[in-house]
Amino acid sequence: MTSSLQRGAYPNTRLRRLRAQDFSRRLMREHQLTCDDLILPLFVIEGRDETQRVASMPGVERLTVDRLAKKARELSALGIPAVALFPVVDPAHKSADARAAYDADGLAQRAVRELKNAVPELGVLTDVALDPFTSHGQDGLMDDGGYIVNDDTVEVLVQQALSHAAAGADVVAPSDMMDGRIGAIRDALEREGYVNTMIMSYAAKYASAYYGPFRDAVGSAGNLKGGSKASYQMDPANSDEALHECALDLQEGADMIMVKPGMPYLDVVRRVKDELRVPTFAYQVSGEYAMHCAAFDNGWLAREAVILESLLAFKRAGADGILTYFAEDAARLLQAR
Ligand SMILES: NCc1[nH]cc(CCC(=O)O)c1CC(=O)O
Ligand SMILES: [Mg+2]
Repeated sequence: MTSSLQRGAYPNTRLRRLRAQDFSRRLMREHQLTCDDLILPLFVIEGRDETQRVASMPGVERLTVDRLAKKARELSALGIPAVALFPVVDPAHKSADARAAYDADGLAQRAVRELKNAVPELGVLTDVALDPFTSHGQDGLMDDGGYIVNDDTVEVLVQQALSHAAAGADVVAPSDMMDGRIGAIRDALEREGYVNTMIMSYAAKYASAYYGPFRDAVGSAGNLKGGSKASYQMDPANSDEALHECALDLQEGADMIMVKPGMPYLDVVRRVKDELRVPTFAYQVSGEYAMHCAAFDNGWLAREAVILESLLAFKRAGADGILTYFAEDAARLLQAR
């Protein structure tokens, strides 16, 4: 057989032939974005019957626990498989030892129970990290010198993950970047009988400036006071290291791995998928959401088309799914097609 390359190019090969009609464009399409790819991050607040806006994330709302059931039914009807929960913790419940993180009756734990009770088939992921619970806004415990200590933090993360599993979380998602926490959490889950609780590891999580609006949304920006997370989150200059991180977390028992942020790190998603061939997720983070919205609101970018194009890029890079604040918009657009 003669390949098109051997036969030479134009005019034998006209790539535009395949693009001339909609039917052939559809047949040639290599990647598809579907509702099955979407995970919606949800912010929960204390109180009753209340919804709050997030200034730096237009369209994103923080909900009280009693409003989650209705939300869950809407998301499920839209075909969204899962949500990722983030509690906005009252400053009075923050402490140096982050003990509120594993309170069986904490906000996250109550939110999980409410969601699983309302719509059992909607998957619930929880964030395992201490930043909403520490008085300083760092993801772990701090020593006198301001260093985030690894092993003591891991012990608290294990308690937190167990409390989420006990509340009914389907997936615990450690986003803290301590070394060894996946293995410790996996051992504890096995020991306590939560053998089917999944772990999605934020394995390649970068010390990124794109998390700013999220820190506003959960109210940790003020505590952090410009403090850096560079002693545990990855250096944006590295990608070999991302493979090392992901390989370790898989060895320790992660079921799925995540790369975060998303669009600026699609090269990392591709490398991880190519080299490790495991379920790989990416997080289109708050800063990516905010900058898209700013352009939409100024009329500089076409909202609907750009939302779908931005998410399709993740599929092309090899992601199996995407955590995105656009999940509901995208699901509506995909359903309407
Ligand atoms: N453990 C904290 C956490 N979990 C998810 C995000 C960011 C999500 C986003 O920006 O959308 C962060 C912020 C951080 O690491 O400072
Ligand atoms: Mg690691």
